[in-house]
Amino acid sequence: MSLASSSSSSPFTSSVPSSSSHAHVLSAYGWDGGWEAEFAAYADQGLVPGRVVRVDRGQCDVVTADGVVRADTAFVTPHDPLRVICTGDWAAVETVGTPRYVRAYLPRRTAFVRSTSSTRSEGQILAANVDHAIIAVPLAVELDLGRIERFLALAWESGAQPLVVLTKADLVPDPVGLSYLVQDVETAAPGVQVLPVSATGGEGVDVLAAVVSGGTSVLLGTSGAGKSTLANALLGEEVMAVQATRDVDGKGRHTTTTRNLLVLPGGGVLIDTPGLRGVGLWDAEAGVGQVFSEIEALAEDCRFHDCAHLAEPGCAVLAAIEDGSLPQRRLDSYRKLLRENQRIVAKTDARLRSEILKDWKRKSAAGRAALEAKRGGRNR
Ligand SMILES: Nc1nc2c(ncn2[C@@H]2O[C@H](COP(=O)(O)OP(=O)(O)OP(=O)(O)O)[C@@H](O)[C@H]2O)c(=O)[nH]1
Ligand SMILES: [Zn+2]
Repeated sequence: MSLASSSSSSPFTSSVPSSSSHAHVLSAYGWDGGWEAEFAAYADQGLVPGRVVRVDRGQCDVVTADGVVRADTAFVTPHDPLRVICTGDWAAVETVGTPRYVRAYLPRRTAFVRSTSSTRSEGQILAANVDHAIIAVPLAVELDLGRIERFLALAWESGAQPLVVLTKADLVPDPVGLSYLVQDVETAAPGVQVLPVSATGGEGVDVLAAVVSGGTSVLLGTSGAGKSTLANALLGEEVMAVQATRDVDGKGRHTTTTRNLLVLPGGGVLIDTPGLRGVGLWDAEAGVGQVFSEIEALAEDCRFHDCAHLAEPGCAVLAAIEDGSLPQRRLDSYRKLLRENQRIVAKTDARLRSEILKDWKRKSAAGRAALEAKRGGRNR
């Protein structure tokens, strides 16, 4: 693997003002001119920038130019779970105090959100500022295109660029057979690179390392898809192995020194937080639309604006199925994911409705009290 990390030794580094030393140290973590500009107001307040590498129990670890700082998250833990600080955020941290506080974090470029449970729908923020969502799909078992489409919807919804990695490619030694598998996945993933990789044989790992070197990545995929093995291949060491000792009673997790955000030797950052790997859909209608972009493009040509592509005359989607250019499976999968998403949104709305109702009851109770006070005043 060729390393690109020596590129920072420019002849200008010695003459730059000291404030830019932050940029120099933090660039490995993804700090760039855009973040620097957004941070200016916080710098004026004497705060320093840092990237959040993990969050737990009211505190977080933040990598700053001076190393990892343990900081209190009280100011960045609002009631809205989507606005709670998370791994990958760029934080504005105090330079003094015990504890030191994170005062704010920069607006997120992208965000991974999942639903917390099947019965009560509430978004939970999992990772911020992710550029590449690597979806690991094992070639050891039969391809499940519907599952790939679901991961893709989630990835698109986050704002990150998805990439499908077909893992364990060494298990498909026949190149023709492999190319058919790649083609199958490509039909389910318009606009997405599909890359066969073998962590054991090394094929494709260089290409993957080059892709992820330009930003922050996450690994998604079902259990056993080969994510840890892939992460190790990218890291070039057994960093993830410590996480293999699973914590059954929930007590041992914090004894490991594993961080959730790691700088890759070939450039780029890998975020690997518990819970992120096999996430479920959460209000990802736009993401679903992107996964099925060819269907949405066809629908533009349907005679009726609100065509449901069931039996309407002049339906361009049904015509494409008829002439074989659109697989029926794609349309079925599109419908299934839209339905699933609508159920989740409906549950969220129910929660919002009950919140609104509570608020309204409180207000009307206050209104009644005010009214009664007035009446009382008049009667007196
Ligand atoms: N033949 C082959 N086997 C692989 C490859 N990559 C991973 N495996 C095997 O696949 C199994 C699962 O790999 P892991 O990396 O643990 O999968 P994971 O996605 O991290 O699984 P979880 O931690 O449960 O989410 C292991 O037995 C690996 O040895 C590969 O490139 N080729
Ligand atoms: Zn139609």
